[in-house]
Amino acid sequence: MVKYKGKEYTGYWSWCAALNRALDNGIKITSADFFASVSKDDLREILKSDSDYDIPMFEERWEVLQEAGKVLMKKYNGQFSNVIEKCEKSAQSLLKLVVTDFPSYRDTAEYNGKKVSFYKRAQILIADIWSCFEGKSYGEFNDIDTITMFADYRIPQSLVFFGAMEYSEELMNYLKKGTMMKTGDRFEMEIRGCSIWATEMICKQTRQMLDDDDETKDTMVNSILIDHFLWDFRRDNNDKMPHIPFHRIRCIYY
Ligand SMILES: Nc1nc2c(c(CN[C@H]3C=C[C@H](O)[C@@H]3O)cn2[C@@H]2O[C@H](COP(=O)(O)O)[C@@H](O)[C@H]2O)c(=O)[nH]1
Repeated sequence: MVKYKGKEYTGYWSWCAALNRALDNGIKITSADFFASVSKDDLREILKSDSDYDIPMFEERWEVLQEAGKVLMKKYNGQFSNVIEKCEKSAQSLLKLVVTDFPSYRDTAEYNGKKVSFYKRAQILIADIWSCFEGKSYGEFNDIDTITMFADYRIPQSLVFFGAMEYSEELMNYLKKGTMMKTGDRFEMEIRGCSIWATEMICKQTRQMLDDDDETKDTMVNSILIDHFLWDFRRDNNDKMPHIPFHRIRCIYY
């Protein structure tokens, strides 16, 4: 938990609050030349929690932040905008470039002998650029609808809540035990893969419903918008989902 400007933040929002707190204090946390060589002690101070519970996976965060900073300094003159510009408004090119140049984004595992890539962080990165720039300037991509939902442990809860996805009895019992999973575990990959497919089907159905009505046919919908809705819904309605467990995992890919 992080307190910032009189408010308390948890989960993802505590990360944002810590970064805003650092920027307010004149720390260049968003500049590659700073985070390429930030010391562990400085980063620990920047991400300091205001509760008894420290940020999980601190060492790994420090490593991937430094790694990203070093790549930006070496190949992109320290500016992520140069990575975006190189992709000429193609979300798919940006996705490929990010996973090629920044190793911590290579969210890949093997399922039944086949390589499967989810690229959650790379896809949410592109989606956030698109959303923050409202599809303009750096946020303009000709193929933004090819980005799939960001497969992590929160959206599946919403998908199960709405009945778009159902867990088998075996999986439900496993999740209820709260067992810690590892990257590439069969259940983890199945939940992530089915979440992508369920969201694609919701998107298709929503598109159809919007198209059927003259008043809504020009409304935009894609998997990013559906993901955002489901993620916000889960945060706002957590108290309605105690019966829906989520898969527990600690990894750098979410
Ligand atoms: N699938 C998906 N996962 C998302 C987001 C967001 C927030 N994004 C939006 C918010 C405003 C802007 O519109 C951003 O786009 C965070 N996360 C993930 O959740 C995890 C933390 O969870 P908890 O501990 O419960 O807060 C962590 O892995 C984090 O990466 C999303 O939208 N979709």
